[in-house]
Amino acid sequence: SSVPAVKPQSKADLKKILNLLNSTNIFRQLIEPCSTFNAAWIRTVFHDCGGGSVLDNTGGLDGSLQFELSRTENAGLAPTIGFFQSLVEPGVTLSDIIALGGVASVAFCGGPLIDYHPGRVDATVANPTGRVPSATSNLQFLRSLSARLGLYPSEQVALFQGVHTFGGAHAANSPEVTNQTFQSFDGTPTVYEISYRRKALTKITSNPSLNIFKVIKEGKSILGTDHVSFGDPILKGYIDTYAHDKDLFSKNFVAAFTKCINLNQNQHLDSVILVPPTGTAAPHFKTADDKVYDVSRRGYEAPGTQPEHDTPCDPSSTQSSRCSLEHGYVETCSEKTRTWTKYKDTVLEALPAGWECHDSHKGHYLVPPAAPAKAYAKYRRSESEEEVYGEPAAKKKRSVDEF
Ligand code: HEM
Repeated sequence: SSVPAVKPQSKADLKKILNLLNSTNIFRQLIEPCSTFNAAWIRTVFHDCGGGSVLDNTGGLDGSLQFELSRTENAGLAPTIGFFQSLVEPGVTLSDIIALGGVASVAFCGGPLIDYHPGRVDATVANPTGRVPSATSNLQFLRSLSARLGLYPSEQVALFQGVHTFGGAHAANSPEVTNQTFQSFDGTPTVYEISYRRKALTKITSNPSLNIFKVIKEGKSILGTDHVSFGDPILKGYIDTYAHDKDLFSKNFVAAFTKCINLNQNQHLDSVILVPPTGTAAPHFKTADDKVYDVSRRGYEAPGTQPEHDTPCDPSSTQSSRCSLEHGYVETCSEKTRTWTKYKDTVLEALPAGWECHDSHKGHYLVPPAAPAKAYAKYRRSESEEEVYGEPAAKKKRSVDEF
């Protein structure tokens, strides 16, 4: 029998996914109007796709970030992942949520619209280590990262430099970059672009420019990677150009961002169907080792939970984050010190009263107060596969073996 190596998952349910963008949905409310969440979610996209490579077809935008929260470079991303995990349900993968969070966050901050195709398959293990850059990565590292993501130099600059028009650095996440609680990269962390014209009327009277590139050109960036990029003649050329050509920047930014959100997923987009074992109404999936797991609740049942807050914690566990004993905090298992490190749960704080933090083998996830999301409630009550999968009758009977 041919069981797919990648865990089969439900066919992407576009309706459920787009429901996240409903103006009444908390998902959308967190990022419109543009807030600090937009930057955090855009960063989340990169820290997931950045572990992938088109050169060897490993990793990608695959939700593996949930197993990588203990890595130093991912400090501060646990609250976002915990929230996103609470939205996972049949037809809605973590990776599709991460990608949607990214494109929607860009759009709601005044950035360009980026095509979004659902259907990503979630990874069941972490991506290789050592692929996501730090602020002190050298040019050679940036080049190889760029090659892994399949970016041209023009796209590399648009993405690695230009994206920092959003957000900034936090001492809690990046002590090597800033000692401030929050330090914006370009002075306008929730704005896609700002022109010279608006910032300094006297200097430039035409050609709106992107603020972040001005910061880099003036040598004022807080990221070492911006300085080394500006020192490279080819990359400098793009930094200079984008500072005066927002249309070209936007075009290449969209191209690069698209490569990141689709990384190693193109062959799956909107093409993966979850097939329940014959005779069960409850959704299950079979893994490569032929175990059948129940997915009738959010998250998946599998071993791997770290039971205690004791030290040392196990950074290689599938549970790299957990709820803190202190309300409003989450902890990640630091790969360096092998201890639980506490972070303020900014997402939990922003959600309406009643949300709770729960632990699972895939890390902590945030649970809504009383009734879960509408689509999910319907799904739980359902006895029929028809309702669960929304598939025509003929398709319902197919088994895992056919794939
Ligand atoms: C050379 C590559 C890159 C380096 C060295 C880098 C480094 C950093 C660092 C050190 C931070 C501060 C994190 C914190 O302290 O909270 C940061 C923030 C951020 N990064 Fe990057 N980054 C790179 C590429 C990217 C890419 C490709 C994206 C998105 C596609 C991205 C999106 C962001 C965003 C939006 C923030 C702001 C987060 C916030 O304000 O919460 N970065 N980056």
